[in-house]
Amino acid sequence: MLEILKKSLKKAPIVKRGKYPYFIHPITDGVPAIDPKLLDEISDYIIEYCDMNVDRILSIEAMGIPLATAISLKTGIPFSIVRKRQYQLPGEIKISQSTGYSKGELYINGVEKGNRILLVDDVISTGGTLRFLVKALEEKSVTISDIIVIVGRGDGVQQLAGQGIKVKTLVDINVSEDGVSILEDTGETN
Ligand SMILES: O=P(O)(O)OC[C@H]1O[C@H](OP(=O)(O)OP(=O)(O)O)[C@H](O)[C@@H]1O
Ligand SMILES: Nc1nc2[nH]cnc2c(=O)[nH]1
Repeated sequence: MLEILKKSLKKAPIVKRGKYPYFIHPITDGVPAIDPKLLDEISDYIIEYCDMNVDRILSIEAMGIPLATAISLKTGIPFSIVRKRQYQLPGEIKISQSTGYSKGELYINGVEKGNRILLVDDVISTGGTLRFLVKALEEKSVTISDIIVIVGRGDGVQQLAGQGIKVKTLVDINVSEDGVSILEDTGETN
């Protein structure tokens, strides 16, 4: 299961961003090209294993966009993107984003109080991005049916579980300067 994803992750090159070993993969970077068969495999899996009884798919710029697009096309469910750009629309929510290698702001638009959403992202590492996002959505009384992330690395999933936030991953990996290895059967949905 998820053989195209696992095979491609094992080939992912590593670059250093400061001290952080950063893997590069089509799903997390759009580099090299995204094979439609990979996107097909991933979106089929998500649709089968997640609660799709939702009003909206919500994902995060940039690399949540192809995932949300693929799921939306297969299900007919509309999607919104949490952007790195401010729009100053009424009700816009600003949150901080902090990853292992960057800091910035994210802006939530396009979800309403009482909406039921599926939250999708490409990778979780420290869990910082999802922690702030989930808190902001809960404060807005948005119901999250599932949080699904393609690749889990680091202890982000465990950190969030300790705070009562359940994140499902398709594949969990270990990243070192030498490359990516797959941690078999540790993903929440595996
Ligand atoms: O668990 P964390 O440590 O918070 O890291 C995860 C975040 O890192 C990536 O975002 P990035 O800002 O690199 O966005 P991109 O999609 O534009 O590459 C990814 O899309 C997650 O949102
Ligand atoms: N592509 C990519 N995105 C990330 N987001 C958090 N960590 C990583 C990483 O190692 N690679």
